[in-house]
Amino acid sequence: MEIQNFSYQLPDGRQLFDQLSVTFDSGKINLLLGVNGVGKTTLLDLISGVSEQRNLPFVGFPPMGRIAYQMQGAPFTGTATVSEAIGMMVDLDQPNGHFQETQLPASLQEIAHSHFRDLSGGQRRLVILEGICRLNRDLYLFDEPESGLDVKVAVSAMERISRLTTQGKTVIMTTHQFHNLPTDRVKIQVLAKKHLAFCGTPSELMAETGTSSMEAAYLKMDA
Ligand SMILES: Nc1ncnc2c1ncn2[C@@H]1O[C@H](COP(=O)(O)OP(=O)(O)OP(=O)(O)O)[C@@H](O)[C@H]1O
Repeated sequence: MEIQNFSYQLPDGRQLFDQLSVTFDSGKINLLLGVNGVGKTTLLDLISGVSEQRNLPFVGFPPMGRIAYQMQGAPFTGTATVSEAIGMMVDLDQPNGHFQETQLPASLQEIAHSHFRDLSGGQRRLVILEGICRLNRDLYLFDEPESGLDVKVAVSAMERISRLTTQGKTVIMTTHQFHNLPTDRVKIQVLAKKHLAFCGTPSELMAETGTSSMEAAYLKMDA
């Protein structure tokens, strides 16, 4: 999946991307990194089709119906229970499917009958993440999926996302957190100043910057 020489202006006329080229690897977690406002969410919106644009130089992406997108925030009706919310999402792929709450991870089984409105922000995100991962799609987009999750839950969220790639699925994900990354399954894309500033594995990023951690490498990028 490739974006080729893509230039993009915001509605107010500011240029966000200038001849940007990015290649996403199949079966990997493709991490989109960059400072606030560099355009990560905008890129996910464009890839997902949420932003309706025509004639984009995007090559090899699956059609909209084969993409699952976890946007920032966790929109869902407050009166649905956790079990109903995930069941509804599963129904998108398999109407009247066979979702059973006993299939949920223990952390969600405990709150399966809680109403969405009564959940914490982090719990809501975890429920949506579980529902998204249960959709059978080719490409999964996650916008800061670990945001607001406690350390333990963030670990299981990352494991859940990583499991998609072991099933041969492709993930594109933005994040500002570098813990818990399954580094052997990750490809990094750093956006900076309207361009791609780096593309490679975590170890290549650390080697290029002469550092021994992702945080230090990222800071050295001056992205
Ligand atoms: N509809 C819009 N109209 C005008 N400007 C917009 C619109 N949507 C986004 N922007 C601007 O586009 C820029 C990129 O925003 P975007 O949300 O893609 O950044 P980001 O890299 O995801 O940031 P963050 O890390 O803070 O989530 C920002 O300057 C933002 O203000």
